[in-house]
Amino acid sequence: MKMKNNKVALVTGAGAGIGRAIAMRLASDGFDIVLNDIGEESIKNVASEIEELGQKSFAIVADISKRDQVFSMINQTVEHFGRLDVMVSNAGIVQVKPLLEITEEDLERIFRINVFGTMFCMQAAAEVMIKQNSGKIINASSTSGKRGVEFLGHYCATKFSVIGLTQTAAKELAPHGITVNAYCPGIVGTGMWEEIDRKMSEYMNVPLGETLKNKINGIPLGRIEEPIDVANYVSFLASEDSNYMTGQAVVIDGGMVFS
Ligand SMILES: NC(=O)C1=CN([C@@H]2O[C@H](COP(=O)(O)OP(=O)(O)OC[C@H]3O[C@@H](n4cnc5c(N)ncnc54)[C@H](O)[C@@H]3O)[C@@H](O)[C@H]2O)C=CC1
Ligand SMILES: CC(=O)C(C)=O
Repeated sequence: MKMKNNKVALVTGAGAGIGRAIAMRLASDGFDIVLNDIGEESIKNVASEIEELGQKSFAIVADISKRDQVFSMINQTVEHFGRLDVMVSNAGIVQVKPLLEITEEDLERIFRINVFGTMFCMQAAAEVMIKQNSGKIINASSTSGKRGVEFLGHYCATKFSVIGLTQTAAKELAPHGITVNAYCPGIVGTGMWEEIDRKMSEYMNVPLGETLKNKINGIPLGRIEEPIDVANYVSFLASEDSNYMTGQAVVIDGGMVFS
């Protein structure tokens, strides 16, 4: 039976895909949930589902690439719930492009969201958690943060960066009772992979679905990763069972990448 734990978790990019699954899983674990995304409708829907589970929810539209919006989001969270125990910096974007075609604007856009956004979320959450002398920060990296992937050069660079930020924050924030870890999914069946498959089919001149099918064929556990596979691991990171773990970036990918 689910037990309320009187703790509050904030999940960015919670309107779809992995973020939605994390929000639902943490609600099942007894957390009250702050849902963030750039569009209102998606997080309102997830908020209703969370209320059906008997947990409180609070939806905040904010663009994580904007520092002032992130700090305002954290202030609103503390005003609403009085605390912040778990910060899941999940929101991110991908772009498929060969290295030689990546423009300055492409680099700026992807780094603004995936790296600057993660940094702002960590900074704003840490300010609150330092006052509480406790907290858990959980960042989205990827198997693309562990090794390079063709046509995903700038995306990979952002996900390597997230691991660097995670390790540094783990060391700086440990004296304040705050742990900082990352999760590294593989090939997850979300809108992000629909986009990758579509773009790869254009660049490689292969039928739609072919890239994804080939990737799935290479997964030792023999199936695509579901958002809940990631959420189950984030549930552990958000729980007291992970209290002695910090600075880690663990791969959950069905056995493709060992690190
Ligand atoms: N799908 C996959 O195979 C993998 C995904 N990841 C990472 O997991 C995270 C979630 O990925 P998915 O759920 O697959 O993506 P998705 O594209 O399905 O969902 C991402 C969500 O983030 C939101 N978002 C985008 N930009 C935002 C911004 N500036 N501010 C706030 N919200 C924003 C979107 O509106 C969307 O609801 C990302 O960081 C991604 O890089 C990592 C490894 C594999
Ligand atoms: C989307 C992603 O993180 C990949 C392809 O590794």
